[in-house]
Amino acid sequence: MAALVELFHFHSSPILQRRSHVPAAMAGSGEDRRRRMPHVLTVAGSDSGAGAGVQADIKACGAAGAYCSSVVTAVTAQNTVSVQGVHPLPEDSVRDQLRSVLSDMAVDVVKTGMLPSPGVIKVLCDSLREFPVQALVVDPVMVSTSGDRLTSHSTIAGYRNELLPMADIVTPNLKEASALLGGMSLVTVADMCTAAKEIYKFGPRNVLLKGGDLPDSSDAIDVLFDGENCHELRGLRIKTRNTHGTGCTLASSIAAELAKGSSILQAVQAAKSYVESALHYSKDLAIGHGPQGPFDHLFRLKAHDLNSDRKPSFNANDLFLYAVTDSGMNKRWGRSITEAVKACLDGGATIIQLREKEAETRNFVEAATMCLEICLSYGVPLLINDRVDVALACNADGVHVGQSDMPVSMVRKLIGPGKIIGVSCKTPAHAEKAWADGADYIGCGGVFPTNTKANNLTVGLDGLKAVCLSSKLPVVAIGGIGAGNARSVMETGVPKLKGVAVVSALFDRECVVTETRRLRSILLEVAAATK
Ligand SMILES: Cc1ncc(COP(=O)(O)OP(=O)(O)O)c(N)n1
Ligand SMILES: Cc1ncsc1CCOP(=O)(O)O
Repeated sequence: MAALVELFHFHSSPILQRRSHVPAAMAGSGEDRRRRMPHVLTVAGSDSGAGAGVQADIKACGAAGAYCSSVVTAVTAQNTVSVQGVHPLPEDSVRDQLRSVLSDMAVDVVKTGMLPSPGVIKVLCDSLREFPVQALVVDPVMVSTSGDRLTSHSTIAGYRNELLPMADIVTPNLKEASALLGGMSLVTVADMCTAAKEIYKFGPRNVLLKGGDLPDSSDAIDVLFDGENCHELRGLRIKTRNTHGTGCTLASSIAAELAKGSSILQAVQAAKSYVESALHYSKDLAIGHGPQGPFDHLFRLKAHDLNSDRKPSFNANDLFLYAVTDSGMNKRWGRSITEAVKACLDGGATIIQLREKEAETRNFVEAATMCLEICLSYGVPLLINDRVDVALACNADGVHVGQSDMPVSMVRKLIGPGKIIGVSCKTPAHAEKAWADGADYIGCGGVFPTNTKANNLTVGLDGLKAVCLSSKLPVVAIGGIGAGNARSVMETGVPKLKGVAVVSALFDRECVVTETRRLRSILLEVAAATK
């Protein structure tokens, strides 16, 4: 398993590597041109209340744009009050289901939930040895969030001795970590790091220890130990009773992100952000009469009516190296828009925005249509600055607007729920509104002084940090950024900061490919050093 999952090990950044080759969804032999979908197989228990277990896993993967097949290990009777019954399936049935899916359906990532006996753990490990997959995510379901114990001592031993050595990441909560470690008491973040290191010794390549139950903490603090560093990942603590299934959902979302090509850290951050948004969106949801309700995994599908939709397949990691065009600059260097776009894609740009302030509408639409074709062939999204009409006309992937452009809620009504909306923000208040209005990401700047945009207030690194720390959306930094200072921007290390957006550093230069490559390698260096 270890060799097979090398792609997902912590030091690599597969999504960025894949982007420059074939888009994941189109990968396949020359003969088979059918579209592939990232595929997660969940091996877990059924939850009759559908807040957790297999049902949660399928919804979480669907929300992330991944296909989710399922092997049911047990049928539980549970609702928002408690778990009333657990009925394990025979090991032969689990083995048959595993064989059916793994032998046929090109699974990328296996995610485990409730494994009711050591026998089922053994069946699973044998199946994974027979049908290897790219990554294994283990959510060691032992104690439900409501406190009910779901597993025996011999099963815990099965986790320790058989399954964890094959896992790429294991995601215990405090009680599960304590159970794995024979009752160790976990009270502080320092205890969590110690426990994560101990669990790492059982063999998983990464340990995400979830501190949601940590006493006396206003934030939700998780720690991620990768064998070298113990990263503290802070999130918002959402006040709600609707938290049933949070653990299953987080692990499935991590699995889906891995299946899409993210690194472990990227996958964990994207999954945490998704769960946080789902909890926030569902905080007043009324399902059931018990103390712990489910939340709405698919909130993004219906958010259009409620002004807070997100593009289901928008990947925040695309903001890594954001190229924003400028017709004046490209003209000066004798390049067309399409040549400029092709060059920055060759250099490894991960998202493109056409910001053509002087273009006549007809020329703009024609150029945008050609650029979209090119971007499609690289699997890179193309956005249009300000001009919703141009974005609609050429069916671009989205629109970027500023504070004095068309309001985000109106843009959303016009372009629909499936498109990306970026919005420029200089303050935490802007960031909060961008999220509430249904934007997908924030462009924050000017971080440094720039000649590209007149009369633009510079917010500095401190302003950028303030926006990132308050933002629920991913952020890209913009303004005066280039090879000389991109490192200082990304080394701020603020969690929501996903990349840099640049104009002159790429397009006011003689060779766009060279400059894009240079900037990309700096960004990759920082990403590797901060993992
Ligand atoms: C990624 C990104 N961030 C910010 C901006 C600035 O947009 P806006 O405030 O609309 O200003 P103009 O680009 O219209 O001058 C951007 N374009 N892209
Ligand atoms: C469009 C925009 N918005 C804020 S700063 C800026 C200009 C960025 O251009 P450059 O990367 O050349 O500084």
